[in-house]
Amino acid sequence: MDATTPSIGVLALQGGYAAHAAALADLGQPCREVRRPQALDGLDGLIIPGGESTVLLRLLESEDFFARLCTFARQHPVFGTCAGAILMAARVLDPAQPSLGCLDVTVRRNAYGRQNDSVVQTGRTLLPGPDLEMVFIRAPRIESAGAEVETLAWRDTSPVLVRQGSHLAATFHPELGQDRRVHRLFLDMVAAHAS
Ligand SMILES: NC(=O)CC[C@H](N)C(=O)O
Repeated sequence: MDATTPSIGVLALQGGYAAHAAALADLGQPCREVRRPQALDGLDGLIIPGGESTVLLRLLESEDFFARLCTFARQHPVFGTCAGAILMAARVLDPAQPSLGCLDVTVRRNAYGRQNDSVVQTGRTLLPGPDLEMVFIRAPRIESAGAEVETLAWRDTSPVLVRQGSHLAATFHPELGQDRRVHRLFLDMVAAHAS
């Protein structure tokens, strides 16, 4: 790791953090597993993985972790997938629950229904290259997004990959596929934020 390698953290309290670490390793990017708020210090960016947002919220109750994460997210690039996207959203439905509020979207949890709990689907994207293959697992749906939010990929007509400034969120799991374009984008956002 040289002086120009950014310091990336992956919130490692619960859920799919190991797959994100592996996706970053594919890109030659090391990461720090974040299990306590002190581990946020010195990071240039953070990934919040999928899992179960209610469990994540409970685990964030200790040591003022939630408040420290809010402060970090206001000042640094953050990429959330699925439960991570729910945590980033300004508004959460079904049911309403606390969130970091760093992304101006409304998300509805588990919005695709039981038959469709998990599905792999290909969708249109503005990322350079072919359509994106997207793995959805009990995914939330982005019901509305503020004017500052840019949609970068869609499932049918719903936004599934969105960016607002240095915040990126996916309702699917790019870490579980082979395509590294979404993680590459996040690393580019971290580099742009640092410069
Ligand atoms: N794969 C996921 O992260 C699912 C998210 C989960 N349904 C939640 O509400 O937190």
